[in-house]
Amino acid sequence: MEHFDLVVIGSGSGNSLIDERFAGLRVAMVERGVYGGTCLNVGCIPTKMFVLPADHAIAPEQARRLGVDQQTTAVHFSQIRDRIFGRIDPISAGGKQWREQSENVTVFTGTGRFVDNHTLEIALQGEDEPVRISGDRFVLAAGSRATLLDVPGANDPQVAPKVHTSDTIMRLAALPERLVILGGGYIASEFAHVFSAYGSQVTMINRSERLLRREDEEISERFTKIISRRVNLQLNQQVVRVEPHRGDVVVVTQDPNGIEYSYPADVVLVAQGRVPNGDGLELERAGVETDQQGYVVVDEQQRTSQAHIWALGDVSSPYQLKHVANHEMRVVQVNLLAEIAGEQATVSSDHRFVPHAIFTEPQIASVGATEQELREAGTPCITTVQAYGDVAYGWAMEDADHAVKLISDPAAETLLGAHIIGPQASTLLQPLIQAMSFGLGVEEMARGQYWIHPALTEVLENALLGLVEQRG
Ligand SMILES: Cc1cc2nc3c(=O)[nH]c(=O)nc-3n(C[C@H](O)[C@H](O)[C@H](O)COP(=O)(O)OP(=O)(O)OC[C@H]3O[C@@H](n4cnc5c(N)ncnc54)[C@H](O)[C@@H]3O)c2cc1C
Ligand SMILES: NC(=O)c1ccc[n+]([C@@H]2O[C@H](COP(=O)([O-])OP(=O)(O)OC[C@H]3O[C@@H](n4cnc5c(N)ncnc54)[C@H](O)[C@@H]3O)[C@@H](O)[C@H]2O)c1
Repeated sequence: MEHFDLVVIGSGSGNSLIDERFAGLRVAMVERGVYGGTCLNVGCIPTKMFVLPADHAIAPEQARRLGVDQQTTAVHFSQIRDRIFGRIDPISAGGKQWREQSENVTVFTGTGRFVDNHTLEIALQGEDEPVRISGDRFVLAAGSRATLLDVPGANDPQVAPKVHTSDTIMRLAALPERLVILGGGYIASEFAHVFSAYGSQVTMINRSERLLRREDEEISERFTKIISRRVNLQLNQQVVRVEPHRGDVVVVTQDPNGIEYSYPADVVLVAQGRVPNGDGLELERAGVETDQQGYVVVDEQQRTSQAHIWALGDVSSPYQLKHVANHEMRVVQVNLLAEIAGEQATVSSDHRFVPHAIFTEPQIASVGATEQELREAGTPCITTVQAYGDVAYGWAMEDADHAVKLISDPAAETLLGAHIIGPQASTLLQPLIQAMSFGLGVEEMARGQYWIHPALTEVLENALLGLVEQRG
């Protein structure tokens, strides 16, 4: 049995872990799917490359408000798709090739599962017999996978090929005429924008009364209203079955009164969350604990219940975000190197202010607590909602929909949460993340620097001043 100093399972953020500092060690990289993981191949990167053309496609609607008539005459779906994957696929293939050529790393293409806490069995692709390897240390970076549709009819051979997840929807042969999206979270919201902008008739089916329910209510309510202008939005409906019908799929739903509705589709996108991949690793045989939702349990230093096994990213992190996976990867990297050098692991992950952005239209970005979370926890707070339309750049935009919501303690000393819906939300949020991360006070941030006039960032300045004015 081949022995390694380090075995890494998963080539997403796990691949970035192995840098030149590991050159003196024998490392195994085990990957069953496309090299480079979710973000590169089927996640953040291609989705955002689909979003930007969508933003351009709907630009005429926004221009019309400003007195400019322009027209989107065509969206070339297959060209966009081929351009995106023509760029991404070679990066993945090149990354794998580069790893395979490295002297100290052996790439195993196959599915790994534990035999015991130092032994991994790998079902190699294209081989009848699995191999076993042993390791002194392991890093679990096995990510998460899309939840599949689990209703009657989903496995019908006429239906199944038309039901997609985010893994496959971006590689469709042609733009669907009618797309039904199941779910109301990140993926549903981003693809609703993309496909409706490209010209598909999009129906979104959500089981509750608001989309993006984990966002602050102010944001979630605004988004639900705004997107309903562009898609056929069906709220408070649960999918009960899917059926074939003359070459199409019909999604059948039920409302809380038991009334059934039917939505015909060429393509169905299931976007109902992602589950961690720990279950496929037979972690119980290695003595690695998981929680009730299946996430690998880690301590602050990313160590699992087995001292020599570490975990990072979606397999252990309910945030399910790439910047979190990368942050945790750097923590594991430093701690591993310290231990290998005979020193103590000392670095902890910092999950105090984890931001996220949803690249739908309008963009949404958020960091810290929502108002509901604070109220439920009984934490006193004050809030302010600053409309884009009330600052000079917002006048130029003739903006009516978008806003920044800030939350602080009652004395307006510290920001507790920041939530933005509107153009450039993901960029506008960054100074607020910085303020929270480095403990910059609300008034100090508002008054202690110049704000470029009349830039859109004045919406942040005014929001901060809104808190200062209200302080008790
Ligand atoms: C459509 C979509 C859009 C997204 N957009 C964003 C975004 O804009 N911003 C953001 O921050 N995040 C985004 N995310 C989330 C982000 O992609 C993930 O949080 C991140 O990629 C997780 O990285 P990871 O290294 O933990 O796992 P992954 O990148 O998923 O890597 C895990 C790897 O492990 C492999 N693996 C699993 N089990 C085994 C096994 N038993 N044996 C061998 N190999 C195995 C898998 O094949 C996979 O390649 C998006 C996700 C999706 C699906
Ligand atoms: N921009 C980004 O950062 C980005 C983009 C895409 C995905 N992601 C990551 O990927 C993860 C997965 O995305 P997602 O949109 O699939 O998950 P999500 O958790 O954001 O949303 C899941 C949606 O499915 C619904 N749902 C869940 N189970 C259901 C059921 N049984 N019946 C009906 N509805 C159900 C939920 O109510 C919710 O609306 C996200 O949580 C996020 O962390 C991030």
